[in-house]
Amino acid sequence: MLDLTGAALSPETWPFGLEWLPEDTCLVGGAVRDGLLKRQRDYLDLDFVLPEKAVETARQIARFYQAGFVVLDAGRQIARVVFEKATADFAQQEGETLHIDLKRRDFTINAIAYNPFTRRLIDPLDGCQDLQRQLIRMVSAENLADDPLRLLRAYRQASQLGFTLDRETQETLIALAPKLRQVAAERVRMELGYLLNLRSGSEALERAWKDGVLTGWFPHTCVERVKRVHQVDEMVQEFGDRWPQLWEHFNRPILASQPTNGISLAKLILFIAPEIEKAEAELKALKLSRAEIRAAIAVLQRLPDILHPEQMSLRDQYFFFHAIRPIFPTLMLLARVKGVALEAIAPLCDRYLNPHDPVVYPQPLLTGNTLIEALNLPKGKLIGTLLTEIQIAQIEGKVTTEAEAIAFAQRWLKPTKP
Ligand SMILES: Nc1ccn([C@@H]2O[C@H](COP(=O)(O)OP(=O)(O)OP(=O)(O)O)[C@@H](O)[C@H]2O)c(=O)n1
Repeated sequence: MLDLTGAALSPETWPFGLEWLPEDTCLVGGAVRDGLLKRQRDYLDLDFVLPEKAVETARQIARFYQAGFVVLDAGRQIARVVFEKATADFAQQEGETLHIDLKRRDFTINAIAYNPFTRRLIDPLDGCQDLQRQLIRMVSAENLADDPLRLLRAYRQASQLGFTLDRETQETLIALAPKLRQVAAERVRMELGYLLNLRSGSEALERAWKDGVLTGWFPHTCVERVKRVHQVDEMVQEFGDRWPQLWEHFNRPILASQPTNGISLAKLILFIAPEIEKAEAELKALKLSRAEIRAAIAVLQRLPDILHPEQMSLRDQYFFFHAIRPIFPTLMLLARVKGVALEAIAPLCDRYLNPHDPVVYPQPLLTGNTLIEALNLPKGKLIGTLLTEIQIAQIEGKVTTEAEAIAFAQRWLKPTKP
């Protein structure tokens, strides 16, 4: 049974006092939905609808509580107040009444309002019933067509909440599918990012692709590749069971400040074209950061190397790790998805996880300057080549001290001397 005891529905948990809100202000959207479902969220995300003075109210609250303040949309009168542990958006009601506002939203479960003064729900679209039935039901086909990002939101919220798509809604999603291509790339990328990062998101991604919602953005993948997305999760589990330290590596962002991690990158690769040029164009169209595109392309380029790990010499492994260390977890996952045996990859994983492994984390025996001085060499590219050759000799156990390294360099240079 639904009740009003969820955290977001208790004004006592809000970061400001109720007296700041004009009467008739209502909480709406995800906070009401999650409050009714008693979903715990680390960060409170509150959306309020006000009949008037939305921006003014937000400004006053921000000033009093010394919180961050930004006008998100001056025309539609929407402002945001950012507290330490919560964000509150204040929006002018769309249309003459709250009912009209609610009827312009995406899904019935997101179209429930809560009046904190009367402590009552306003639910003209029977969202509570759908919450109980665990159904994602559209408010109307027109609303989905008005903002086609909602198509992708349907799959994401179904996956996040463990809900089912209502049949008529799914038919509408299929009918409107091509419209997702018209949505701004930044919005699609953000929503797609949620799905790629969600543990339960693989099934929804597969469903969305089969329903045609993602085909506009990823026209070159195929059903066989998309079907493998959920295998990535299985492989994460398999690797994690054997090497518990790998969990952290899989979940670590590929680049600081970017949400893409080893797992979501592996899933993304299964959606983009296998050909480098086409893949790059797709990722650019989605406006991924340059660093993310570089990482994805490096995975595509290096994947063939890892398909026969038993054929990699120490020298190959050195160059391999040198080039791909940050994307190694993704390559491992995709190698397994492509059928490479776990035992064949195991030696590479052991190396990767050993911080003292000389192949993955080489510790040079000497610097370029030492080499220049000892052998009286000119600065230039040759020094880099020599350092690499010394490094490989060290990995192969041929040199273990600085003196041996210098002697090795001397021998290496000899055949090239007249
Ligand atoms: N494209 C969108 C985005 C949002 N909304 C409405 O605005 C509310 C708040 O949006 P947002 O905070 O983006 O999403 P939530 O539903 O709150 O949930 P989540 O944080 O999981 O995205 C939604 O519940 C929904 O009523 C909508 O109708 N169409």
